[in-house]
Amino acid sequence: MTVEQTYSPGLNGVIATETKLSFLDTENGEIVIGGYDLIQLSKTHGYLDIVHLLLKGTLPTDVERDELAKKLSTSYTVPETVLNVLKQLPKATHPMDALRTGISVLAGFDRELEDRSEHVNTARAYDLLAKLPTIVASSYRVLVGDEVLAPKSSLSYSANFLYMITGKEPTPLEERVFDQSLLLYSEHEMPNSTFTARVIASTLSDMYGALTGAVASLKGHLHGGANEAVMYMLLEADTPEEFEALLRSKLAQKEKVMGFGHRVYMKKMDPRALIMKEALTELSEKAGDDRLLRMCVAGEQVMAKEKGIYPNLDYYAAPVYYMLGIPIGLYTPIFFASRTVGLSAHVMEQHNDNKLFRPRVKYTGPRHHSIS
Ligand SMILES: CC(=O)SCCNC(=O)CCNC(=O)[C@H](O)C(C)(C)COP(=O)(O)OP(=O)(O)OC[C@H]1O[C@@H](n2cnc3c(N)ncnc32)[C@H](O)[C@@H]1OP(=O)(O)O
Ligand SMILES: O=C([O-])CC(=O)C(=O)O
Repeated sequence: MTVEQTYSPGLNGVIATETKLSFLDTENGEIVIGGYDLIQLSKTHGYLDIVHLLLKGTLPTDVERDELAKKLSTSYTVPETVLNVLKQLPKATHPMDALRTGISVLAGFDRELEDRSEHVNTARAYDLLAKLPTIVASSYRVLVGDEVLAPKSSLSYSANFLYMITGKEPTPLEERVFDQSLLLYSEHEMPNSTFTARVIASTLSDMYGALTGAVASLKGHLHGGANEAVMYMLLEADTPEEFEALLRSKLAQKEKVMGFGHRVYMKKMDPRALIMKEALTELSEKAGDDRLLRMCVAGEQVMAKEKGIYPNLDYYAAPVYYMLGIPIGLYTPIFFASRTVGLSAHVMEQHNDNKLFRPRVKYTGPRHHSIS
């Protein structure tokens, strides 16, 4: 086969690697993670269970879950240098760029930086999982001039994450919904950011480098940045009717509507979006305010009718985060913090069985110019 015969724009449908971590089985509507369906797990298990599943290969026992929670909570605190560097950043810095910087700074504190063994990489992944929520919450607080809050190890992983962001200990419902969002964002086969991380890791570069590349990838609006874009779009309208009109005008101008469509699900609803829609319904009932929910449903109906395109996870995660009182600039950093487990697992898998990524091109430039 020639290089040209194998060309698929955007690598659409191309198998990039073998993995034991996850697979989107769109025919059967399953997101397979370590042999389980993520959607089923989202109804019975929590984020730390997925962390154990991805990094240890099994769902944890109660004892193992407690040990994991304890292990993470003892590493929440980040080196003072990280906070000092974040304080030097221009105030207009996007929290995703602050996060990228924070991860880079952490690399300098890793005394085993050149060690790619599974044992050291696993310990590194746990350390990153412990520290990223602190970097995400602190960077935002530093940028807007608020006091940085010390982590509370008495709270669960997710409750502490939310507390460090909002400054208020979450209710059981808020904690459960936030934890569920982290679980849904934790791992998703081979999106652009995971591919980016694996490409970087395939040069035998380290986990921090692979992750900072993945932050840049995830920031884009066609990928993780869509959750922030969805919220800004929702805030442009006040009623379902206004939101419907807004989406119709975007479609008329051939604009992409954020939070809709997906390379793999294509013309089907992302099953994770449904779980967040249910969470939004619960939060709306509790708050006695279903305006955002009604707007989202109206938007979903317009897009189905006009384009046959359905919501992805970002569409319903955005209003859920809004109702949890999370600043919009943190939606994508939170997505990244939860995806850290999936990304780390992919980096380890790449390091353990490596083949350098080096594709070819379909050349469309000039040839045979003569040098006079
Ligand atoms: C967690 C995540 O990262 S999920 C993805 C989050 N991203 C977004 O929500 C951004 C909005 N969505 C999109 O831009 C796209 O659906 C993507 C980037 C996610 C997938 O794109 P691709 O697989 O490359 O499909 P592509 O962009 O070519 O779209 C195919 C067709 O559907 C249309 N389409 C796809 N998504 C949308 C959308 N959100 N709004 C309007 N039309 C859309 C395209 O215009 C195109 O129509 P055409 O064939 O008539 O030209
Ligand atoms: O799979 C993708 O391309 C994007 C996505 O939904 C994710 O990363 O969660």
